[in-house]
Amino acid sequence: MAAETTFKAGLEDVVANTSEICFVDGKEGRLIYQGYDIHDLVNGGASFEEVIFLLWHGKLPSKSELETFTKAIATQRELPEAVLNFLRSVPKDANAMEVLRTAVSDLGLYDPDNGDESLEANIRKATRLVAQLPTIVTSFERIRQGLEPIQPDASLSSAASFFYQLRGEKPSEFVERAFNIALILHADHELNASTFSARVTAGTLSDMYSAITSAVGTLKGPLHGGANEQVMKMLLEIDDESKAQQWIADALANKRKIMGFGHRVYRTEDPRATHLRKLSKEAGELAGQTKWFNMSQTIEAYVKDSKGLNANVDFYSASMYYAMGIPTHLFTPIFAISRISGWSAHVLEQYRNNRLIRPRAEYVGKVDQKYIPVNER
Ligand SMILES: CC(=O)SCCNC(=O)CCNC(=O)[C@H](O)C(C)(C)COP(=O)(O)OP(=O)(O)OC[C@H]1O[C@@H](n2cnc3c(N)ncnc32)[C@H](O)[C@@H]1OP(=O)(O)O
Ligand SMILES: O=C([O-])CC(=O)C(=O)O
Repeated sequence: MAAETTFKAGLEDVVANTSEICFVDGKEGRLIYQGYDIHDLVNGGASFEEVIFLLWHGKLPSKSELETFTKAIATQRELPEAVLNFLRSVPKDANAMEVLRTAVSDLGLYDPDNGDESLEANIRKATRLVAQLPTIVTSFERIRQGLEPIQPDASLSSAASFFYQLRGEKPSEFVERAFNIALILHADHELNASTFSARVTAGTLSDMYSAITSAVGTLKGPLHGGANEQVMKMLLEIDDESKAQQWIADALANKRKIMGFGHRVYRTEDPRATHLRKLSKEAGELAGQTKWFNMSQTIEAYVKDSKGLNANVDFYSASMYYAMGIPTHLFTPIFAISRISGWSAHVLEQYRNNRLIRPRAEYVGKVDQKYIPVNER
């Protein structure tokens, strides 16, 4: 059938909506949240909470606005008992992203604002999601290890709270600072696949929890957020820096993709990788475990040289999280506990300026088939 518009595989470079939230400059390698360069946010010492406020409201919070917002997150981390019971009922070897996806959906059933679609109610829902996603991830991790979930401590930042809820101990100053930066760097990225998925769901005027459930399912895939876990699996499989180059050469010869490299939009260095490379090195040195960073550098140089591909956000986050002692299967859920900020910003924007998202497919199937009743076939 004649196409009415031009088909672009994977919607490459197709502009699907306007947005004020985030600008990805693929040519120059810049990432801007609401007009602020991520380098300035990171180097200026912004908190993750401050960046969430910025993404949602389009302006930096005043001191008192930030205090109120940080408190709203910190005091709402506890999960409803029913959701904790759900986590206790899940198979212990379940995939952590599948558990997160199902638990987010479950959580929506208990939200006190369920059914209220006002802007204020949706901001309250988004605040609870930001507060409670880390509790889902850390509680399930403890439950699967036969441990009890930890009561959240409202005096802790989002970055510190993640480690406290996971291990019952506050992280070092370095780990809190580096993790806060990682949360900022992963917060938003324009119309990436999971955010698009959230916007498609919100575009039908479905609710916030449905949109976020769609997004979590989309983030899980190894071509998107799931790549950070695959990077670590690759490093562990190679295990020896002296074997890294040959391993990558063989993988490329077999037409395999090297996880943590390449990007749909960036044609130069992913600006997030610039920070994560540095933090991975520091985290490795502090943990007395420089092997994974060194191996990552060898791989990066070889992939750049042989394929011209740059490391993306998922490459150095893997060795950084590993050096912080975080289990590999939590890397993608950690991506989600940051990206919930961007997903919800986009859902709010979609509601503000909604039109159903419904593209076309170019029909390439059969035509003019003649129906023959079943008894005559
Ligand atoms: C948070 C994020 O989502 S960041 C991305 C995380 N994903 C990954 O790291 C997975 C590995 N990377 C990839 O699969 C891709 O680069 C993607 C999915 C990120 C982008 O994909 P696309 O824009 O569709 O590019 P596509 O897959 O068509 O690649 C274009 C060419 O580069 C090659 N290429 C792209 N990425 C890689 C890679 N990581 N390793 C090897 N070759 C690659 C492809 O094989 C293809 O080569 P060809 O033209 O000779 O067939
Ligand atoms: O923008 C993309 O396609 C993927 C990405 O880097 C992200 O979601 O952070």
